Amino acid sequence: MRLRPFSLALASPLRTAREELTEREGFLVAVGGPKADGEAFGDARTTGIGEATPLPGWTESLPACEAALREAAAEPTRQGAVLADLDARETPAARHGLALALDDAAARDAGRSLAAHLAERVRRVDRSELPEPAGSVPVNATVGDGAPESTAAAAERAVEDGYRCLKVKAGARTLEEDLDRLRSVRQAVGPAIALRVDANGAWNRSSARRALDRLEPLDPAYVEQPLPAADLAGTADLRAASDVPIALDESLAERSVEAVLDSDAADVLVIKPMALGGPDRALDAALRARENGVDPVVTTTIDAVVARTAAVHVASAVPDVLPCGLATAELLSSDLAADPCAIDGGRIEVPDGPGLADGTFDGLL
Ligand SMILES: O=C(O)CCC(=O)c1ccccc1C(=O)O
Ligand SMILES: [Mg+2]
Repeated sequence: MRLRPFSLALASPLRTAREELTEREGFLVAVGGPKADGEAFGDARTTGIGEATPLPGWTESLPACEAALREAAAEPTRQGAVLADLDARETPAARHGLALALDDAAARDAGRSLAAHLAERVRRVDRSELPEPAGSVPVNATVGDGAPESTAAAAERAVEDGYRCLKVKAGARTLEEDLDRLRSVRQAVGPAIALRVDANGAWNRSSARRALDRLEPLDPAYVEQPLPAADLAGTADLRAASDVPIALDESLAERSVEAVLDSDAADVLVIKPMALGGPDRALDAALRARENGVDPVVTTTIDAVVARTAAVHVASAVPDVLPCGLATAELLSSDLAADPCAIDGGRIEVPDGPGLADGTFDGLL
């Protein structure tokens, strides 16, 4: 197993109610196959590439991720056993990095795409009904916080580019200001475009109630994380009191998938493979949500190309998935490699070669 640290700047800061995201740092992970000097770097026959890009609030810190990966890398072989030692709740990004590398290698070994490999494992273990992965997945455009004019302009550009679903950040301003922004967006794009609003946990029980009442005339497809991550009871009450659908995101980093589903607080679960500890765990969570009548939406954590491509594979394995938050490549100012997933007409293409993208990332480390 080998590691390569990386750091990528965002093209422009992504402002949310929580923070201003300006750069993404993480590690590429390689397992198996021959190194340049001929020595094997793991026990897999085929090379596999993964990525661990932590984001505090959803995952462990960068130092905690690095420590977990370096400990795993100190064991030269038997990476499957090492994977079991990486705790998906303590160090989800580190586990994501190694789990993805191992599944990329296994999928390439079997001559099928990562999506087909993940789906096949689900079928084998417990769900025989899962159909073949889709060849493309609908996506939403991600629009950060900004003034009403710039928010509406970004929304309009996205619609011109073919997006039919927009996700707009809110909660960083007063409710009146956010309503101004979102009204401008609705007016700019018309009634046929799905509009999601992500508050990133900014409101409290009474301000969230007011926000949902005032947002309802703008016909939002859902409001994401209206209340702090741990307040599942408050969110369940809010959901019962409003016709606006509710999505939960940060709550899944704070509580288990079962606890969130049991709380009846969500119409939609936002499935971030990096936060859930790997593509395998993300697909499992998405299918469990579906079984419970909750719609999964798969998104990145603004990752580099390797993890982003993995999230596209996960989404494609979810039958008839809603638009997903996977169109985040353009938020980065540069990337580690060319993007294998073209976006056209509001859909992202799923690479159909073996593994993640037929070995196109092998040269990266
Ligand atoms: O869902 C999307 O459109 C993209 C992903 C996204 O918004 C996001 C990216 C990084 C960190 C947090 C979030 C979020 O959904 O809150
Ligand atoms: Mg969110």
